Amino acid sequence: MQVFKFGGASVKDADGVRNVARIVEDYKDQQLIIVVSAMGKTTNLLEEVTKAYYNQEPELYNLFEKAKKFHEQVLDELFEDKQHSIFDEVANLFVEIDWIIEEEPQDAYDYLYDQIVSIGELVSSRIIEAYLRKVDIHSLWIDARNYIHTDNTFREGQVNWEKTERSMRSSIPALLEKNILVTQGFIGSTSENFTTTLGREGSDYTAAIFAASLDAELVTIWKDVPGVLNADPKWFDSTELIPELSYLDAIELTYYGATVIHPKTIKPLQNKGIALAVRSFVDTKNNGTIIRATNNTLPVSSFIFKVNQVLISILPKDFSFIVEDNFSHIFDVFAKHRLKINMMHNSAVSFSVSVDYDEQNIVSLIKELKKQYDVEFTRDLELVTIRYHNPQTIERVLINKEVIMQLQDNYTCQMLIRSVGS
Ligand SMILES: Nc1ncnc2c1ncn2[C@@H]1O[C@H](COP(=O)(O)OP(=O)(O)O)[C@@H](O)[C@H]1O
Ligand SMILES: N[C@@H](CC(=O)OP(=O)(O)O)C(=O)O
Repeated sequence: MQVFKFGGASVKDADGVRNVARIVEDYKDQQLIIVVSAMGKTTNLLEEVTKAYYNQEPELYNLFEKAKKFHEQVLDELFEDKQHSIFDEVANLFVEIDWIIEEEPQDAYDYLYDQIVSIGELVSSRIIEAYLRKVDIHSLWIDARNYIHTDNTFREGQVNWEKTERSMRSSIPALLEKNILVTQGFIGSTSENFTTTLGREGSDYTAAIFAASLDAELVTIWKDVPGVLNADPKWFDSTELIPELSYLDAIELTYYGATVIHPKTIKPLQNKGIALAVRSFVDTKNNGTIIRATNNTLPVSSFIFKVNQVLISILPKDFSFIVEDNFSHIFDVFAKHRLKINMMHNSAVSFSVSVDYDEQNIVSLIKELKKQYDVEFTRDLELVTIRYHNPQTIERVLINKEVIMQLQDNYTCQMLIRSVGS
């Protein structure tokens, strides 16, 4: 059995859905689970809908209309028969948002977020499955929420692996005998059947959960890039494809922020010895990258850039040393404000971290920290991580930049930098 994952970029419009069907056509007689994300930028749009609803902003209805129109247009292009049941199925899913937004918000933001944003994956999976059936591929839509069981941490559901594996193993193998299964990435449900999401970009992780629970032979993530490259082509001109990658290097690259794969994806696959292929949905003849158990190290230095970084320096008010008690308190405060630390460094009298800029969370974090510490912060920084660095690669990223903070071991060099003169 294999698992395919198609992300938002691969199904950003009707042509994307047709392309998915073309790819799947070659595998239609095999056992296959297809995990899909919301189409294009739908998740961002539904996030805006949630915010507008929560803050009772007037744009709410325009934003929601935009999401519906986008999907209606895709449906129109894909299905000539306007009586096809998919039109009603999609409309009914959006009605679930209607029901939420017709009342004033009473529930917590994170809970509402999951109930609204998850509709993106529910809609896309319905459309894709219906289209596969239309082109004579035996497929069946399944609801990932019946299989992926999480705790009640809305927006970052923690998977109950035992329960999830039990649910999947009890019914999915029989379904796979006759059909290709299409399901949603990114979503799960609590023991009370409330929808949760697994964290942004979590559909890769969903693919790994299905694969690990069902002992798949291979997971393939179909992307708009030829595979894993030694840098994000959005930031780097001359990138190189990495044909083979060890689980460890893949974990390290994604941990430091290589957004090509969600960081939680690799470990469950490594535990079961399942290989992960990253391939282009455009150039389907090429093998892309294969991530598996190998002793080979990365053939080239790899670069990971994170822009919009904020350096937060925390100093005890009495200039005493930062001790373990302070650390546990500081980490708790970061976790509470949902800020993930990208880099950290401590000295005798201060503790400094770099986090992604998120105005709302940072303001509330600093307010809380200031009760106990002096806090300084600097914005507009970039974080660059080089895996398998050497003096030339470090020099290359430092052109017109100055280093604010640097950490280095034999394999990895992390530098928080800013443009000279800024
Ligand atoms: N090392 C890397 N190799 C390849 N792509 C990368 C790398 N780091 C970041 N990316 C980015 O990941 C993008 C693909 O991931 P993503 O946009 O999340 O796709 P999807 O939403 O379809 O899953 C690429 O377009 C590329 O800009
Ligand atoms: N749609 C969700 C989940 C996801 O993984 O999407 P993508 O595969 O397009 O990165 C998100 O955008 O966060």
